[in-house]
Amino acid sequence: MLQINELSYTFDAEKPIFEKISLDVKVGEFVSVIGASGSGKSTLFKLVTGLLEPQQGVILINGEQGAGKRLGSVGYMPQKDLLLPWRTVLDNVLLPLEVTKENKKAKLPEVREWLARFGLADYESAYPNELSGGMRQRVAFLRTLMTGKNLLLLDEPFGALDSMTKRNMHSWLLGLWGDLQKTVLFITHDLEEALLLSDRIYVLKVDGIGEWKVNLPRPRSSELIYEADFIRMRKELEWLIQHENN
Ligand SMILES: Nc1ncnc2c1ncn2[C@@H]1O[C@H](COP(=O)(O)OP(=O)(O)OP(=O)(O)O)[C@@H](O)[C@H]1O
Repeated sequence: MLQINELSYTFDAEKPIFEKISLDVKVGEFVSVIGASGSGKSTLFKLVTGLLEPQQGVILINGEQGAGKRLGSVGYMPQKDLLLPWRTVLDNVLLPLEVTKENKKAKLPEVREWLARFGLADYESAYPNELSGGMRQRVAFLRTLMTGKNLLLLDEPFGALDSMTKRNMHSWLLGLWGDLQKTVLFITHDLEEALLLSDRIYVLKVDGIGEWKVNLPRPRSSELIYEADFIRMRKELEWLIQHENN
């Protein structure tokens, strides 16, 4: 679904952000990108979404190239939920349908079904300032889903949540994952989160990109983090990142 070949980008000729990196995301995969602060994760997302053009290399989404094509091909969710405070939960979720001038009324039953599955059925008339952090992120996620795009780019969506809420969000997302039928590229600093949620992890480094396969069967439970295999994988990944960054 997403293929990046030998992509290079620099803001400053002396210090390239990345040089000739390649990665791919297959239909239905959950793939994470982790890397130190400043390693270029957000720049990579801007390139994939079409906000920036590659200086070298190719980005293909469903085999198509070109920033215009990419802009319309992905659903993007930033770390900050960016909910519109003057709109109710329902009206925030319906926003993508308004932008594309779809028939909102016809979609309402489906949207309400999703609201229920996101634990938001009783909150459709609430305003964002009446919601907890976890609920706000679920609304923002649902809004991203309502773009109807099959490829979702999630930029540290749980990064601002406290650890308990974050854990609840992991359980919730793992429970939902099989039914979503989406493809996800996910940015995170959190190794545990990347291992728990992903099929594969890419590690962005100064001199390139490394790939890590997460051999954990699905469906997964958030309790996996206490298992010996998981702890061992986490240690290995941590070592890899620290070693590569030195
Ligand atoms: N518009 C810009 N002009 C010049 N330099 C930029 C610009 N945007 C980002 N950079 C630089 O490019 C590098 C990569 O930035 P980027 O935001 O992609 O990293 P990141 O991995 O997402 O970091 P973080 O995890 O802290 O958000 C940084 O050194 C940053 O200062």
